[in-house]
Amino acid sequence: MQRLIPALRQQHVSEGLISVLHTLQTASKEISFRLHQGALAGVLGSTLDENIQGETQKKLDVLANQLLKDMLLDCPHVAAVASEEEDSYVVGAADGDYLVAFDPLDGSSNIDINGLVGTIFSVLKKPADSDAANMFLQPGDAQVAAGYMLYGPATMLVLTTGQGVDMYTLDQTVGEYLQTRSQIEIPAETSEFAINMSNQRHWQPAMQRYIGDLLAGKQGPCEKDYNMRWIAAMVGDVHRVLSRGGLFTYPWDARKTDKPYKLRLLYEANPMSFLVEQAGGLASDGEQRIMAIQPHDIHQRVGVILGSRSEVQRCLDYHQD
Ligand SMILES: O=P(O)(O)OC[C@H]1O[C@](O)(COP(=O)(O)O)[C@@H](O)[C@@H]1O
Ligand SMILES: [Mg+2]
Ligand SMILES: [Mg+2]
Repeated sequence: MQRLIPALRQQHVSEGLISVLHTLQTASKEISFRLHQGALAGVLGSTLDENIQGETQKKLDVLANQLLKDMLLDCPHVAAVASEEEDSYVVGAADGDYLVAFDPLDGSSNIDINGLVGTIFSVLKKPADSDAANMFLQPGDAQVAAGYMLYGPATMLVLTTGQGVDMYTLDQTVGEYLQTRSQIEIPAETSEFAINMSNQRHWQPAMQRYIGDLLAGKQGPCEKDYNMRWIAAMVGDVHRVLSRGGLFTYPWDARKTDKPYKLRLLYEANPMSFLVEQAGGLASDGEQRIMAIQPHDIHQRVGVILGSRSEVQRCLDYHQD
């Protein structure tokens, strides 16, 4: 089984980018170790603080954020980092070529129940002509690498550098990520979907109609029975979609007019969209490809519909009507 760094060299990934990815995987091993120690490491529970988005921070959100930030800012190739848990981006090496945006711990509500969580990351090139204020405001199409680490029963790294999607599993005995699946392809058809059904009454009519038709099963217009899954961690739901197909969505919600979406463009939607498109799937906000969106704020949120090509297209057709 191939190790991560030799696999990247074989794909002719630049040494600078390899160094950034190496730093990310090193930090993830430490996060994985702390998570697997659970209550023994004294890292469960909440802090008394809120992040910039008004969400209560878990101790592990803060710890994972600090680890990733410190290690990335130590890497000579990283010009700046932006994190879901930081108010604004943080500048690193003056000569660095790369920008890293990350969600240090995705699925925070699963931490205290020993459920699935992960780290999601997106790597961009530092624009040559950009002033410091808008470095990170690049569309997802500009990403040079993206992926996530999933801290499940096995710790996994799922990565794209724009040459397909490969999956690595952390071999705890030697502390190395080994390639366990390569060139992932999401099946175009599926009969599995993921959505937080408890919010149904707050969705837009198009999403109400679409999910209503899925629930109608064989007797409905889709003429098949569907299965539903919800892990409450995007990283876990997207991992299932990449592994065996499916549709994942976190749609518009009428309750908070100033914050109608939950997922973040830079830290969650863009990197997951890069992976999904590289694996032959679709990723849309309901109107356009997520990766075509020009961001205006680093903490911007967005609607997400992604996964198996035919099923995402079916959902988008409802939005066109
Ligand atoms: O609480 P809900 O509605 O199930 O939301 C779950 C969603 O929230 C998130 O956990 C948000 O991410 P964070 O845990 O990084 O804030 C997603 O991963 C997940 O899809
Ligand atoms: Mg998240
Ligand atoms: Mg998070």
